[in-house]
Order: sequence, then structure tokens, then C-alpha cells
Amino acid sequence: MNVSQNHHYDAVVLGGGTAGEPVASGLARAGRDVALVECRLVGGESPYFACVPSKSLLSSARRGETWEMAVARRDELTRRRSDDPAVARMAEAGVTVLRGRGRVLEPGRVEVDGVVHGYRDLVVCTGGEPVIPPVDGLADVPLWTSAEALSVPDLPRRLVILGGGPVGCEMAQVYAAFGSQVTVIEASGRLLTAEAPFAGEVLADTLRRMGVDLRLGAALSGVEHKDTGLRLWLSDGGTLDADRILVAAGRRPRVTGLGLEKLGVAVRPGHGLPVDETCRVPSEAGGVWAAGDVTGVARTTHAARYQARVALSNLLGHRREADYRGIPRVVHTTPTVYSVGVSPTRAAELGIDLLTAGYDLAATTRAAVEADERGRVELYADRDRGVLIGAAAAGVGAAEWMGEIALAIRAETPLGVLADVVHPFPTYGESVEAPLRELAGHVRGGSE
Ligand SMILES: Cc1cc2nc3c(=O)[nH]c(=O)nc-3n(C[C@H](O)[C@H](O)[C@H](O)COP(=O)(O)OP(=O)(O)OC[C@H]3O[C@@H](n4cnc5c(N)ncnc54)[C@H](O)[C@@H]3O)c2cc1C
Ligand SMILES: NC(=O)c1ccc[n+]([C@@H]2O[C@H](COP(=O)([O-])OP(=O)(O)OC[C@H]3O[C@@H](n4cnc5c(N)ncnc54)[C@H](O)[C@@H]3O)[C@@H](O)[C@H]2O)c1
Repeated sequence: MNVSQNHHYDAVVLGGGTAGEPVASGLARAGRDVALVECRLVGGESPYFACVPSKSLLSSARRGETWEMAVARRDELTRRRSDDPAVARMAEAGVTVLRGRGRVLEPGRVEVDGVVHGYRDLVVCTGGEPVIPPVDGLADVPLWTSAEALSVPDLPRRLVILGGGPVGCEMAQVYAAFGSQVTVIEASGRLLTAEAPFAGEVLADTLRRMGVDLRLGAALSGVEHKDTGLRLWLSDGGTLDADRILVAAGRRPRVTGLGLEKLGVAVRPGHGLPVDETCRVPSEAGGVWAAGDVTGVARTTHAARYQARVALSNLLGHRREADYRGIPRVVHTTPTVYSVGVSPTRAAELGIDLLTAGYDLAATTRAAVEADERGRVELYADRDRGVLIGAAAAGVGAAEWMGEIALAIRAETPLGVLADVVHPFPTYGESVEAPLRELAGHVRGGSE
């Protein structure tokens, strides 16, 4: 390979997405000489292929727009997938943008499309990528991942979605709302398996009412291209015909092909890069940091931004430790599914004695006023420590009215104080009052 030596930077940031952009601009604004290496679009997945187009389509669906209007609005919001404004932001901050795929050659040297650049600190923000399950015939048929589903103008007549996690559920609601005949295949027995069971049940009920065919507890076992479209075989013996398959079967951190082994970093394909509480990656070479989906810690835009702030602070010499206890996980369907902290499944794995209290939103006056009684909230407390450690809610606008619970978990607010908080009438937010009183009554000193 013909390589030429270039500049020596204070820091090279690999990957210019949600996490990489603010680390690079923050370092540059602090006077550091920084290069941001990006092989696709500066800005990453979120503004062009993930959060923004999916939320735009969900919003259009709620407002009853036509598919053509929805696609036009989505493409306008994603700036037709042009990163010119993001590149201009970087230039303004004083960051050098290096277009191309970066990889480490040896400690202190990265190569980007044949040019070698020196660095003192390396910040890995390479995000994640969809997993394509090893199913017979799947590799031989045209597939969509969420990136295609959120950037092309096609509305398939029969759409099969593989996976009933956050991506599968959001996409099912979008495409069903605009008229596709949608089937979701989910290997586990319920939607949103990582979260409290009631959340997946509320969403399943809503999706079924929209005409979505949910195949829960069935895995895809084979696919074949036929003259009439795609023929799919399921592990339960069933078959399906489809025009398009959207694979939403999970994502993995992008850790391979980056040359990180040359720094003595413990790279495990399919797993996040190990980071300590300062977002530093243990390595033999020192000066290696990571933020965002590549860490596998909390795979959301707000978590990537948080880790970026933590990494930036430490890179600038101000020690800061990340605390992930109060970071929410949201599925932006209608109703919204909101989770924060420890789920009941996770608590069982950790051997925590969990106190649970719940409330159906139907019992609030707000639900009667809105004529929308869907949903429930559940709060989880650690009986021994007497504090909230998790919560889940399925309900309209839940991401807006559950914020106080995230704060309570993060701040370990005493249950007695939480139970004394008054919510405006009539709101869905009132739904947390009864469960908080119940939990406060159960823990020692909680009702003080
Ligand atoms: C369909 C979908 C919907 C989502 N909706 C939401 C939502 O509503 N809210 C939310 O909080 N989160 C959502 N997420 C998750 C969110 O998109 C991610 O958590 C976030 O984008 C992670 O940011 P990141 O910086 O880690 O990675 P990315 O934004 O993916 O950035 C990584 C960048 O690194 C670049 N790169 C990779 N390798 C190299 C290399 N070797 N050299 C140079 N560049 C490289 C990539 O091109 C990419 O631009 C959604 C995800 C999906 C898939
Ligand atoms: N609003 C948000 O914050 C948001 C929205 C979408 C995605 N995301 C992020 O993206 C990540 C990926 O989401 P996802 O939904 O792709 O992944 P996921 O891992 O959460 O869910 C994938 C689902 O696919 C199922 N599955 C896997 N292989 C299968 C097979 N062969 N047959 C049938 N089912 C199969 C799994 O059982 C699982 O339930 C999430 O962890 C989340 O952090 C966030």
C-alpha cells in the first residue's frame, strides 16, 4: 500500500456521529488540534437514517398525513441526507474533517485512505451496525435494514419485519399506519423483551388493532425468492409471503477492522469496547477513549451525547465519572414505551429483592378526558436500600411525564419525599402518585 505521512494531531476522533462530533468540536474549541475521521456522513446515523426520520414518520402517521407528504417531510428534516451543514459546523469549530475509513496502524498513527496521521489521543466513536441473522436464503434476497426503511420512498404492500425490539416496533407502526400489510416475527414470546412484560403487551395490543400480524415465539428459518415475491418459513411451521423483509434483529458495536488490537485493546466482535467510568478504554498504548454505541453501554442518542461530555471533560483534564442509572430508554410509538433504570428481569439477574407497584392509566381523569385509556406505569424499588431503581411506563407522552422518575433514580430521592410530590390535575403524571405512596409504605423509613 502506498501511504504518505501527514499531520500530527493532539487528538483523532474516529467516527463523526452523535458522540464523535461534540468530542471533536469541544476539543477544538479548547484549543486542541483535532481531526475527525468520517467514512460516510458527518452527523452519523441519528439525523439521517435513525432517530430523526423515524420520529418524523411516526409524527406524520399520528397526524394522518399521506405517505407522499410524510416522505417529503422526512426528507426535508434529514436535509436529503446531506451533511454540508454538519461539516460547516466542524469547520467553524476548527476541526479538520478527514473523509474516509480510519484504522490504527500502530500506537500514535492512524491511516485514512492511504494517508497516515499522527495522534496523541484516540477517541473511538464508530457507532454500531445491524446484525443480519444467519437464516437460510436471507443473504440471497434483497433486504432492508432500518437505514433503507427510513430513507427510500417505497411503501411495500406486504412487509415482514424480523425482530420486535425498539426498531421493529417503531417501523411496524409507521408502515402499518401508511397502509402496508405488516407482519412482525419475534423469536421471543413478546415484544420489547428487554423491558417490563406489560410494556410489550400494551404495544402488541395497539399494533394488532392497527392490523399488524404478530408472530411471537417464532423465528425465521428460511427465505426464498419466488416469481410472486418472497416466501418465508417460520420455526413454528408457518409460512408467509412478502414483498420486502426489514431486518431489525439487533445491532452490534462497530469494533472490528479498526486496528485497535495494535493498541492492546481487548476487542471482542459483537461486544462493546470496554470503557471505565471516565470513558477511557484500557489499552497498552494509553490515550484511548470511546463514546456512543461502540461502547455497548446504553445505545441511544442521549446516552452517546452524555458519554461524549464525560469523555471530553476527562480529555481536557477535568475528571468526570459517568453514571448510567437514570438514562431513559424510549420507544417512540403511540403509546410511547418509556423505561429507566433496572427492569424486573435485570433485577432478578442481579438478585435484587424488588418491590413493584403499578397503576393503570385508565384510572386517571386525564385518560377519560382524552378518551385514551391505554397504558400503565410500574415503579421498582430496592427493598433493602429503600430507593427507586427502575420504572417503566406505556402511555401517550410518557417520555415527557416520566422525567421526574429518572431524576429520582439518579438522585436516590427518598421515597417519602417522592410520595409527597403533587402533580397537576388532570394529567397522566398523576399516575405515579399511588404507586409511590404504596412503595413508601413498604420500605423502612419510606413514609417519613
Ligand atoms: C432506526 C433507529 C431509530 C433510533 N431512534 C432513536 C431515538 O429515537 N432516540 C435515541 O436516543 N436513539 C435512537 N436510536 C439510536 C441512535 O441512533 C444511536 O444510539 C446513536 O446514533 C449512536 O451514536 P454514535 O455516535 O455512537 O454512532 P453513529 O451516529 O452511528 O456514528 C458513528 C459514525 O462513525 C462512522 N464510522 C464508523 N467506522 C468508521 C471508521 N473506521 N472510520 C471513519 N468513520 C467511521 C460512521 O460512518 C458513523 O457516521 C435509533 C437507532 C435506530 C437504528
Ligand atoms: N427510541 C430509541 O431510543 C431507539 C429506537 C430504535 C432503536 N434504538 C436502539 O437500537 C438498538 C437496536 O434495536 P433493535 O430493535 O434492532 O434490536 P433489539 O436487540 O432490541 O431487538 C431485536 C429483536 O429481534 C429478535 N430477533 C433476533 N433474531 C431473530 C430471528 N432470527 N427471528 C426472530 N426474531 C429475532 C430478538 O429476539 C429481539 O427481540 C436498541 O438497543 C436501541 O438502543 C433506540
